[in-house]
Amino acid sequence: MNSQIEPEQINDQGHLTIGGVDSLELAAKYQTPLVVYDVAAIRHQIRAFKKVFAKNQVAAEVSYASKAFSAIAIYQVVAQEDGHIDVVSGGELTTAIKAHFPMEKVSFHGNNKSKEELELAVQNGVGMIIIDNFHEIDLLGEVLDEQDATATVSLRITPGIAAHTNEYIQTGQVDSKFGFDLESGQADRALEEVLANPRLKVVGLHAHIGSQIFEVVGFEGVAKKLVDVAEHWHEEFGFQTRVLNVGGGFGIRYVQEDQPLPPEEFVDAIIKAVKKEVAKKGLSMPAIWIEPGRSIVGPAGYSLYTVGSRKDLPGYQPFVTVDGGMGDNIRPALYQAAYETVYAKDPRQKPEETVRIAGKYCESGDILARDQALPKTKPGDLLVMLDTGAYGYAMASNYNRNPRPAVVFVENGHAQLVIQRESWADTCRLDLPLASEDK
Ligand SMILES: Cc1ncc(COP(=O)(O)O)c(C=O)c1O
Ligand SMILES: N[C@@H](CCCC[NH3+])C(=O)O
Repeated sequence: MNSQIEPEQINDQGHLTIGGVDSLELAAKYQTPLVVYDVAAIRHQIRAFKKVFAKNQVAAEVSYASKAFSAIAIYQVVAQEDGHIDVVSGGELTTAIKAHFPMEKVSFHGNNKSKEELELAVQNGVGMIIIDNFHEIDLLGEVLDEQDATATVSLRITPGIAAHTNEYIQTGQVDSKFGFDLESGQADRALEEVLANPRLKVVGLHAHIGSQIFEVVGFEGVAKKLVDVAEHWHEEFGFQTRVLNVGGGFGIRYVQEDQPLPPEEFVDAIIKAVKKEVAKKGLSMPAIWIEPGRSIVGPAGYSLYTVGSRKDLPGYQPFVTVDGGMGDNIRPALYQAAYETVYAKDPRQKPEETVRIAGKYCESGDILARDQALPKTKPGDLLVMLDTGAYGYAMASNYNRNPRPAVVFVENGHAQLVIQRESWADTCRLDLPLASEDK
């Protein structure tokens, strides 16, 4: 059986269960393709992060990076767990507002926030705006003048650390599009500009080196770099860094070969690195904020697909085609991301063949997974792809005018629809026909 499945996830009928609910029942009730989250796993990970900070007696916040999966229901869960969130667009912020998420616990990110987005953030009293660039300093200044308001801000710096991960998901290297560069003096200039505006209450520093990272060394490096900057800003500008935000990026296991550290160990290493550097420099200890996305929702998510057609060609791995694909999970096509799949009716059944799981989109690259060892499936069988909770539904599209799937939260044996399935009609709901020519 797939080693990511716990024995207690198999019920008396031998079926895969998620959060205590039979996956076949979920598919029958909500149809496929379907995204299912085990809410207990989400809560468990947020609590585990918080516990590491508590154990180390450090002031901290766990800010869920909601680009990994944004929905009213996930913001409600994070609020119940007393967590923070980060948002990166007016859409994510609006979703959080609709969830009645406490706005003082929201950080607003983005490398090109529009004036309208900044207005929305200021009007709603967003707790932290993470300033990314000089244009934003001016734009936010304008918005604050117009609204006669102030904002708590941090500055995002580019730490010059290239994380060991896919280059498309690196963000901390020197030529990253995000944040203020250190070496050229941009970051110092940004701090001076921010300090000169009494409407901007600057409290800290932010850096994020990338995503799906397996080693602590990059995080230790970023912790050291941020404390170096804090020391320099203290000496040069008398600025006291109160919040040191090291971003997210803790890697998860998608396939057997992935061997990440438990997410909490990354955090433990970060705390130790910050403490050591702060003590060495005689600075006062800042609060440490982290922004994990993938590690909170990734392993909690499952994609349910129904098998349809298949194609066999001698000498090639067969294609088993499912009713979803790159429209509900672009990651395999975009990053060659790998996943594991199980046969829901009997995850313990011995594999009989190794197949490619193809999606239904008109793209040769729409292969959800390769080298999947499975029993011989037939049309109508249910396959469940594991660990799809991060950047799956969040990056979903209507390509080929396929509707996006429904999303269900499952907890304590109870399932609840949290995002409705789109219909075919929904895929053209924003279209307007050409004005009649014979008017
Ligand atoms: C600024 C920032 N914070 C947090 C995250 C979350 O990263 P992850 O989902 O890998 O934890 C990202 C995404 O890479 C990010 O850009
Ligand atoms: N979307 C990426 C992660 C990038 C996160 C944004 N900074 C992924 O699926 O791995």
